[in-house]
Amino acid sequence: MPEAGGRAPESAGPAPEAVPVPVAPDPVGPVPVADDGALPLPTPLQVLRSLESGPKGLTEERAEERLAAVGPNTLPARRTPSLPRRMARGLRDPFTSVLLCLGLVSAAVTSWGTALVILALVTVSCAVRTAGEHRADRSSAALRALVADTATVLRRTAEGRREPRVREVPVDELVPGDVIRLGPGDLVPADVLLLRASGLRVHQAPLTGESAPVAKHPPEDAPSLAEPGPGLFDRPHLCFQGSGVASGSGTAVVVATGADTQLAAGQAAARERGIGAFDRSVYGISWILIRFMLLTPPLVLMADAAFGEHGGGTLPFAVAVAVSLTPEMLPVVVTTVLARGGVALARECRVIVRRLPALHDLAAMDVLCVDKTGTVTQDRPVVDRALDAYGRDDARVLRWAALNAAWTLQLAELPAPDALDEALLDADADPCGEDEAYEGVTALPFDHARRLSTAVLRRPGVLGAHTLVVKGAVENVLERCALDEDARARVRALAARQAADGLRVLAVATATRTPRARDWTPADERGLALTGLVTFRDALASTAPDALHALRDRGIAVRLVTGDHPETAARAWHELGLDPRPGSGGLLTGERIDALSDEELAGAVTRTAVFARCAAPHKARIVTALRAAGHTTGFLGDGVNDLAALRAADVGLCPRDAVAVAREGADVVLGDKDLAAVARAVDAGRRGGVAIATYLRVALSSNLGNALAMLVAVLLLPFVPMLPAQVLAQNLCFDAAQLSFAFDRRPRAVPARPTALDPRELLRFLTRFGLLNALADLATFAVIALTAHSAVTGAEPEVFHGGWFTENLLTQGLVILLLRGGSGRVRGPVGLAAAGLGVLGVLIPFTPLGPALGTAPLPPVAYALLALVLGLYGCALAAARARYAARHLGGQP
Ligand SMILES: Nc1ncnc2c1ncn2[C@@H]1O[C@H](COP(=O)(O)OP(=O)(O)OP(=O)(O)O)[C@@H](O)[C@H]1O
Ligand SMILES: [Mg+2]
Repeated sequence: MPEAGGRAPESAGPAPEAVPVPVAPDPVGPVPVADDGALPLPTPLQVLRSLESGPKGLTEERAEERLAAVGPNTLPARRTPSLPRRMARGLRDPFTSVLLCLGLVSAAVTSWGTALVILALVTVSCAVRTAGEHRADRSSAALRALVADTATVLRRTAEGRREPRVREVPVDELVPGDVIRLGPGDLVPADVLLLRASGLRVHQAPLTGESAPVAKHPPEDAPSLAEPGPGLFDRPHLCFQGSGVASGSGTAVVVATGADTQLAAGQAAARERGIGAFDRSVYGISWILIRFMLLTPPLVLMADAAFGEHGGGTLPFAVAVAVSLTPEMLPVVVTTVLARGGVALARECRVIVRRLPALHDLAAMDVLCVDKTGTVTQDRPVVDRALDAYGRDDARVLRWAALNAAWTLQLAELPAPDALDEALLDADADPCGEDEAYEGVTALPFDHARRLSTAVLRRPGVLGAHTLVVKGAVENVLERCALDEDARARVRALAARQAADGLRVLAVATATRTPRARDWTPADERGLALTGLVTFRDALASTAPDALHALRDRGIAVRLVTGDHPETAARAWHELGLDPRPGSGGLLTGERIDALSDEELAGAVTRTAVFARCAAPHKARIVTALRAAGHTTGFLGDGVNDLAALRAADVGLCPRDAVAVAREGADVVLGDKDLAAVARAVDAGRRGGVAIATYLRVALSSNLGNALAMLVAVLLLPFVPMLPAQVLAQNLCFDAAQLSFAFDRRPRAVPARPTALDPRELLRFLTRFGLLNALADLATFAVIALTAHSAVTGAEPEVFHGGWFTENLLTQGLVILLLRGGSGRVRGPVGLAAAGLGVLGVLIPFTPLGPALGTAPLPPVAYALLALVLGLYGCALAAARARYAARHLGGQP
């Protein structure tokens, strides 16, 4: 045992980038894992010993004690922030900042009332939003348990027992000293030191931002440990929490958990995904509005200076106008709508939305790419036949394939066999039985890029010969076989015929080699002799055809993107009953995609329905090309080879039993195997989208109308057209009423086509309806002028204020009712809000609050005329709305 290199880190001095000293309770000392490179480092065995563990893991009791001592393996960053911190975070959105600036301006000109109201607005919006987020967080925490991750760990039941049990434990229960197994698609659950590995490559993107997977292997000997790479994350023998296994497998000892991992230490700031389509459009709209707001006060002041002198009251008024333009409830409505959508989806369809804005992207999605295996198929393949190179049944082919599966599983210490290997083992229960007594030497497990797996075997007693058994995708095996062109073509045609029947096909080949001292590598997989083909049946998931049709009916085009044989893919597509070939593109293979430039691919993807023999980079390129072609693209996949595409898509979806890295990378996790949930999630997204768009339309068009009318009034009147207190009181009423959209009962009709928040469309809408709103205000001015028995200029300011206040609240009620969209009677919160506004608008001028706001009631006849104006306005609004919907919204509600 090479002990000599062992040094405790205390004596090595503080290392600049050392793995933080774990965590193991006394008497376990600090774990010497790395140092500054000048001193030799400990061997894995020493590390195991210092953690009071061994190659066979901890005992259950020891693990339990240690868990109690060091605490669960959870990231502190995942803990929910405190209430004050949340409130403070709420202040960071642009509207709140602008409001606060306006508040400061008001305070500076000692307009205390305005400043106070602004403060109230900010507090209310922050509080409602924080409460909404809190509720959403609580329910999603409960849901996260549904998709909680587990790790494969080796534990012994008692000190005396030698053989460990391999079992799955929740990731939070891992402790330093645990020996774990890593397989393709696993998330590395803690910081670990590798003891053994085979073909292991991990994605460290969450830690280093580097997208290509890096090779990891255990320190073969002490000197290699003493040669640290340039950075901690470059060390080949350490894997870090948050990375994902791209291929291969490994066995490792946990050295740091919970707050002691590099991820938690913040040395690797977890990289967030860039902002999505939804955030971009909300930000776009926000900035347009903020420019409006900032322009308003100078405009009002200029108009005032040029045309009228209203004395010192103008600046507070100008500030109040700017405040009234702000849709300050936008962040609240967005958060609440999305959170409610997410909670409802989880409850009703068991769909977990991990990133709430993804709901909007789901609503906007017009293309969904799905991978085949495990998504549209059941992923329970069963061996159908084993054929020799001429197509005759040959049981030996199955035996070789099963030997390969059994030994790769065992030698590579994979946590579990993949579906094809499992089918082979089921079909040939005892491949290592008496008559075929082979022993495993080493294995090169399957990886998606090679599409092969290899086991190196030997016969006990037979010296001087090792047998390579290779199985994998037909093309990949054939290109490594020593065959003439005719034979190759014949086997390819045989495989294509099998695939065209909807079967999955693997080729099996062998080679005899002389034993050797150095490692076997993929470069040795050549000059093989073809043994034959094994075919598998993997039935379509029964719900898949209906679910995909439901998506097509919602205006979402479906694309099949798979690693499988082109004929198998084409057959699956056919069985799904979707349009055989949209456009002329037909089917594209990964090889053809490689030959296309990005521009050519963007053209080709829109015409192609089925993509076959796609590796992970192809899948990601297809998604990127679809997005470049202007499609909001979703990707539904479950494998480690789908991760890049899940991340590249606007919205990534995966089934619940997807591999851990896919679940981590996806925005939406389907709780059940049923694909129909996707359509339901799309509907929920679209409903939420309608609610948010409605809020924006209502709030912005009436705010804009009011601001326009105020500008005109400043020009016409010798007095300030509205006291700041009135502007703000009115604004508070609007805000409260508009909040009801967040709680709106569902509009009955869900949009039949993809919907997205489009800033340009919104701008068009709000200029039209804003102008209409301003017209109603001007008509009201005329009514007041006529009925107050003097020219407008001679009207009592209080009567004018009162009349306009009443009209404003009533028109707002009308706008809420008529622009709400959707069919069905208005009931529930929206109806109540509209009615409430009307009542307040009419009554307040009569109450003691009236004089406080500078308002007084109108003469009775004015109310009759006002009713007329409102009736006309309502008709015009309904007509304009219907016309607009027909023209610009494609008849959508
Ligand atoms: N365990 C395995 N051993 C050998 N070859 C395999 C194994 N699993 C898959 N293959 C081969 O590799 C090919 C590609 O597999 P990959 O996992 O990349 O895609 P897939 O799972 O077939 O398709 P999808 O993308 O729809 O999930 C398979 O079609 C099969 O021929
Ligand atoms: Mg797959």
